[in-house]
Amino acid sequence: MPCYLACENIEIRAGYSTLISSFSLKLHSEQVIALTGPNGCGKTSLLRVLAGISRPYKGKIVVMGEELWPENLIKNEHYAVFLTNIPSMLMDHSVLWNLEFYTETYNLKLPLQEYEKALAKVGLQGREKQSVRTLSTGQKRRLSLASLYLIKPNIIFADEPTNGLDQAGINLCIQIFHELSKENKSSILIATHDEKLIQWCQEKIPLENYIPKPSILKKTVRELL
Ligand SMILES: Nc1ncnc2c1ncn2[C@@H]1O[C@H](COP(=O)(O)OP(=O)(O)OP(=O)(O)O)[C@@H](O)[C@H]1O
Repeated sequence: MPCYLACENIEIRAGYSTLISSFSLKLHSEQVIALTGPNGCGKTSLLRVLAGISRPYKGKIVVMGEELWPENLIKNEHYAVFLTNIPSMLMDHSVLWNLEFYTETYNLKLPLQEYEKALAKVGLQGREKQSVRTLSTGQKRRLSLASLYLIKPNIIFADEPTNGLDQAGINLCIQIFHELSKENKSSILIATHDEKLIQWCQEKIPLENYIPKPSILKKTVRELL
């Protein structure tokens, strides 16, 4: 199975403090991994770094065979989709408009039936003309999931993808991820607190293991003060 993403010795900082250190990973096609850990431990920060949105303080990231930093050399920048923890959409535009707009950023111009099919798969059939502002939280989440059916990326970075979804929505999310990993050979990296989703993943990486321990020097100074 091809390796879509490999990272070595990643260190991420927020201001002067180190969030994550010595993190390494190999993500192959069809592989589904959950990143877990308490609030604020750095799951979103790590996903953003691996997706090339922000830069690590240290370490090497190779995506689709190309190094991500210092210079992003990836020719096909449409290899990945990042599902943000709060779906970002243009609220006063319609469901269909948002979906078309998003896929066009991937240079995809698809026939109307493809959009309708994707919307039907996530339970939003008949809502093409509805303004996104009037969708519920879970429906907005479903709309962001519909884009995966159209873009079919190699890698999906999903930040808390089941937030706001009911049980049927959580099952749907798992079904979509399952279909994409099997049929499209997508690899999926998910930051989540959702036990059901974690159980479904093939592997779980607890990020607590990568939070640096306070150094002996700092501890001694603290004890002296
Ligand atoms: N741009 C930033 N500047 C300074 N600190 C930041 C920045 N982004 C994140 N942080 C800090 O980094 C830490 C990790 O945040 P992050 O969002 O990665 O955590 P998380 O594990 O995804 O949390 P949650 O489970 O609550 O979603 C937090 O303490 C946060 O305040």
